[in-house]
Amino acid sequence: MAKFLIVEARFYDHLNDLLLDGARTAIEAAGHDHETITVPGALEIPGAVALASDSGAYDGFVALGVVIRGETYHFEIVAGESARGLMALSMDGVAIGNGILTVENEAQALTRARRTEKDKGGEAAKAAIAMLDLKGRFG
Ligand SMILES: Nc1c(NC[C@H](O)[C@H](O)[C@H](O)CO)[nH]c(=O)[nH]c1=O
Ligand SMILES: CC(=O)[C@@H](O)COP(=O)(O)O
Repeated sequence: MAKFLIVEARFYDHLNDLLLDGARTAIEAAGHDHETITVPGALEIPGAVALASDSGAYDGFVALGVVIRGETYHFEIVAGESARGLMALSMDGVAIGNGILTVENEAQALTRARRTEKDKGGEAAKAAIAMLDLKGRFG
Protein backbone atom coordinates (compact mmCIF):
# COMPACT_ATOMS: atom_id res chain seq x y z
CA MET A 1 0.00 0.00 0.00
CA ALA A 2 1.37 3.41 -0.99
CA LYS A 3 0.66 6.71 0.77
CA PHE A 4 -0.32 9.72 -1.29
CA LEU A 5 -0.46 13.33 -0.21
CA ILE A 6 -3.17 15.38 -1.87
CA VAL A 7 -2.14 19.04 -1.95
CA GLU A 8 -5.15 21.21 -2.67
CA ALA A 9 -5.34 24.91 -3.37
CA ARG A 10 -8.73 25.73 -1.87
CA PHE A 11 -9.70 28.77 -3.89
CA TYR A 12 -13.24 27.59 -4.72
CA ASP A 13 -14.64 25.33 -1.97
CA HIS A 14 -17.43 23.64 -3.91
CA LEU A 15 -15.15 22.82 -6.84
CA ASN A 16 -12.39 21.54 -4.62
CA ASP A 17 -14.80 19.25 -2.81
CA LEU A 18 -15.63 17.60 -6.13
CA LEU A 19 -11.98 17.27 -7.15
CA LEU A 20 -11.11 15.80 -3.76
CA ASP A 21 -13.93 13.27 -4.04
CA GLY A 22 -12.60 12.09 -7.38
CA ALA A 23 -9.00 11.88 -6.26
CA ARG A 24 -9.73 10.13 -2.96
CA THR A 25 -12.06 7.62 -4.66
CA ALA A 26 -9.41 6.74 -7.24
CA ILE A 27 -6.65 6.33 -4.63
CA GLU A 28 -8.83 4.13 -2.41
CA ALA A 29 -10.00 2.05 -5.40
CA ALA A 30 -6.34 1.29 -6.12
CA GLY A 31 -5.84 0.12 -2.53
CA HIS A 32 -3.71 3.02 -1.39
CA ASP A 33 -3.83 5.50 1.48
CA HIS A 34 -4.02 9.30 1.37
CA GLU A 35 -3.78 12.47 3.41
CA THR A 36 -4.76 16.00 2.37
CA ILE A 37 -3.22 19.39 3.04
CA THR A 38 -4.53 22.77 1.94
CA VAL A 39 -2.52 25.72 0.60
CA PRO A 40 -3.76 29.24 -0.26
CA GLY A 41 -3.52 28.98 -4.04
CA ALA A 42 -2.18 27.02 -6.99
CA LEU A 43 1.10 28.93 -6.92
CA GLU A 44 1.83 27.44 -3.50
CA ILE A 45 1.24 23.82 -4.54
CA PRO A 46 4.66 23.04 -6.03
CA GLY A 47 6.48 24.40 -3.00
CA ALA A 48 4.27 22.42 -0.65
CA VAL A 49 4.89 19.24 -2.65
CA ALA A 50 8.64 19.88 -2.60
CA LEU A 51 8.62 20.27 1.18
CA ALA A 52 6.47 17.18 1.72
CA SER A 53 8.53 15.14 -0.74
CA ASP A 54 11.72 16.03 1.11
CA SER A 55 10.14 14.67 4.30
CA GLY A 56 10.11 11.17 2.77
CA ALA A 57 6.73 10.53 4.36
CA TYR A 58 4.79 10.06 1.10
CA ASP A 59 5.15 7.87 -1.96
CA GLY A 60 3.26 10.11 -4.35
CA PHE A 61 1.40 13.38 -4.67
CA VAL A 62 -1.77 14.73 -6.24
CA ALA A 63 -2.11 18.45 -6.93
CA LEU A 64 -5.67 19.79 -6.97
CA GLY A 65 -6.90 23.30 -7.63
CA VAL A 66 -8.98 25.55 -9.82
CA VAL A 67 -7.62 28.59 -11.66
CA ILE A 68 -10.31 30.68 -13.36
CA ARG A 69 -9.28 33.46 -15.72
CA GLY A 70 -9.93 36.97 -14.42
CA GLU A 71 -9.25 40.35 -15.98
CA THR A 72 -5.46 40.40 -15.82
CA TYR A 73 -2.39 38.50 -16.88
CA HIS A 74 -2.30 36.87 -13.45
CA PHE A 75 -4.16 33.85 -14.82
CA GLU A 76 -1.21 33.05 -17.10
CA ILE A 77 1.19 33.33 -14.19
CA VAL A 78 -0.83 31.19 -11.79
CA ALA A 79 -1.75 28.56 -14.39
CA GLY A 80 1.62 28.45 -16.09
CA GLU A 81 3.90 28.63 -13.11
CA SER A 82 2.00 26.07 -11.05
CA ALA A 83 2.18 23.66 -13.98
CA ARG A 84 5.86 24.44 -14.53
CA GLY A 85 6.63 23.81 -10.88
CA LEU A 86 4.85 20.46 -10.91
CA MET A 87 6.57 19.44 -14.14
CA ALA A 88 9.96 20.27 -12.59
CA LEU A 89 9.15 18.04 -9.62
CA SER A 90 8.01 15.24 -11.92
CA MET A 91 11.22 15.52 -13.98
CA ASP A 92 13.09 15.26 -10.67
CA GLY A 93 11.47 11.90 -9.96
CA VAL A 94 8.54 12.92 -7.78
CA ALA A 95 5.46 10.78 -8.55
CA ILE A 96 2.83 13.42 -9.06
CA GLY A 97 -0.45 14.00 -10.88
CA ASN A 98 -1.64 17.46 -11.88
CA GLY A 99 -5.32 18.10 -11.16
CA ILE A 100 -5.17 21.88 -11.29
CA LEU A 101 -8.01 23.03 -13.54
CA THR A 102 -7.12 26.09 -15.63
CA VAL A 103 -10.35 27.30 -17.14
CA GLU A 104 -12.18 30.29 -18.55
CA ASN A 105 -15.20 30.11 -16.24
CA GLU A 106 -16.88 28.18 -13.43
CA ALA A 107 -19.05 26.14 -15.80
CA GLN A 108 -15.94 24.68 -17.43
CA ALA A 109 -14.55 23.87 -13.99
CA LEU A 110 -17.75 22.21 -12.82
CA THR A 111 -17.94 19.68 -15.66
CA ARG A 112 -14.28 18.81 -15.14
CA ALA A 113 -14.44 18.51 -11.36
CA ARG A 114 -17.38 16.12 -11.12
CA ARG A 115 -16.63 12.38 -10.92
CA THR A 116 -19.71 11.73 -13.04
CA GLU A 117 -18.34 13.82 -15.93
CA LYS A 118 -14.67 14.43 -16.66
CA ASP A 119 -13.37 13.58 -13.15
CA LYS A 120 -10.08 15.46 -13.38
CA GLY A 121 -9.46 14.77 -9.70
CA GLY A 122 -9.58 11.05 -10.31
CA GLU A 123 -7.54 11.45 -13.48
CA ALA A 124 -4.77 13.24 -11.57
CA ALA A 125 -4.76 10.58 -8.86
CA LYS A 126 -4.52 7.79 -11.44
CA ALA A 127 -1.62 9.62 -13.09
CA ALA A 128 0.21 9.83 -9.76
CA ILE A 129 -0.36 6.12 -9.18
CA ALA A 130 0.94 5.33 -12.67
CA MET A 131 4.06 7.46 -12.12
CA LEU A 132 4.70 5.73 -8.79
CA ASP A 133 4.45 2.38 -10.55
CA LEU A 134 7.00 3.58 -13.12
CA LYS A 135 9.25 4.83 -10.34
CA GLY A 136 9.20 1.34 -8.88
CA ARG A 137 10.05 -0.13 -12.26
CA PHE A 138 12.81 2.28 -13.26
CA GLY A 139 13.72 4.08 -10.03
N1 LIG B 1 -6.67 33.49 -8.91
C1 LIG B 1 -6.38 32.23 -8.41
C2 LIG B 1 -5.31 32.01 -7.56
N2 LIG B 1 -4.51 33.05 -7.19
C3 LIG B 1 -3.67 33.01 -6.00
C4 LIG B 1 -2.29 32.42 -6.27
O1 LIG B 1 -2.37 31.02 -6.52
C5 LIG B 1 -1.40 32.62 -5.03
O2 LIG B 1 -2.00 31.98 -3.91
C6 LIG B 1 -1.20 34.08 -4.73
O3 LIG B 1 -0.69 34.73 -5.89
C7 LIG B 1 -0.22 34.28 -3.55
O4 LIG B 1 1.02 33.70 -3.85
N3 LIG B 1 -5.05 30.76 -7.11
C8 LIG B 1 -5.84 29.70 -7.46
O5 LIG B 1 -5.60 28.56 -7.02
N4 LIG B 1 -6.90 29.91 -8.30
C9 LIG B 1 -7.20 31.15 -8.79
O6 LIG B 1 -8.19 31.28 -9.57
C1 LIG C 1 -6.33 33.43 -11.93
C2 LIG C 1 -6.35 34.67 -11.14
O1 LIG C 1 -5.37 35.04 -10.50
C3 LIG C 1 -7.55 35.52 -11.27
O2 LIG C 1 -8.61 34.92 -10.53
C4 LIG C 1 -7.30 36.90 -10.72
O3 LIG C 1 -8.32 37.73 -11.25
P1 LIG C 1 -7.89 39.14 -11.90
O4 LIG C 1 -6.98 38.80 -13.08
O5 LIG C 1 -9.20 39.77 -12.34
O6 LIG C 1 -7.16 39.91 -10.83
